[in-house]
Amino acid sequence: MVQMPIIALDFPDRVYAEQFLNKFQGEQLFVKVGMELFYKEGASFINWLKSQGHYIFLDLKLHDIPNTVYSAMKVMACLGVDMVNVHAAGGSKMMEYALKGLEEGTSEGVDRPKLIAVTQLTSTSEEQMQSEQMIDHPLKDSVKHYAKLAFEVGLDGVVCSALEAGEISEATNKTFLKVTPGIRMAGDNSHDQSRIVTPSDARKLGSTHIVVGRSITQADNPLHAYERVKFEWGLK
Ligand SMILES: O=C(O)c1cc(=O)[nH]c(=O)n1[C@@H]1O[C@H](COP(=O)(O)O)[C@@H](O)[C@H]1O
Repeated sequence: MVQMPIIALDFPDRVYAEQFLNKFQGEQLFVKVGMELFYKEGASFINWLKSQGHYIFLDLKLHDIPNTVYSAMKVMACLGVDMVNVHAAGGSKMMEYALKGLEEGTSEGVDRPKLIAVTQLTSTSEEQMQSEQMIDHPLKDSVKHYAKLAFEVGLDGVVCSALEAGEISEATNKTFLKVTPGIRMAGDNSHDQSRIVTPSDARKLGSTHIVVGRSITQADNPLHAYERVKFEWGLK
């Protein structure tokens, strides 16, 4: 799986998204399409991104009963994206069904999209998790627990903060994907994120992929910001 930074295309519609992508002069990117853009533009935008040669993480964070997630994943597999996700809090049976749906929906000869599970959102702090989710453990333990569940079910990896990547590697293995949002350059605004890490620290801590949104999409010069993130992440 390519290791370029994943750019979160958090835009209201394809006009904004295409204006943004035009700044990259045809460079092949790894982009993330989330709920906002997908609910607005649907599969046709995914097809267009594919026709432009971009790698795609379709971030819809499924979380429902196992059968519903199974059926949704079967349909999502037809989109031919590279990565999709669920919430680990849906449970191991839901994750198992998600994987089954994805496998059954993927055409022969085509690579199945990677399936990863969100552990604890990077916007969640330990205090919030303990008081609101009533989890009486350190946040790291909750993240590690969800990662182990996802690993045992056969998922390809998790979404977590880079702060937890090392412990997840120890509890699973090095190739298990640690896709880490909450990435900020030193001194940048953290916005609604709680567990933030710089691109270079994410590399040192063991992230396999970083997800970067506003630090690039809202920069005065997005191309320059992307180059800086890539450089810090260790890619030219
Ligand atoms: O699944 C995700 O992509 C995700 C999980 C998570 O725990 N935290 C998180 O921020 N994200 C996504 O990653 C992106 C981060 O955006 P920025 O905070 O602008 O860099 C957003 O599109 C979020 O939806």
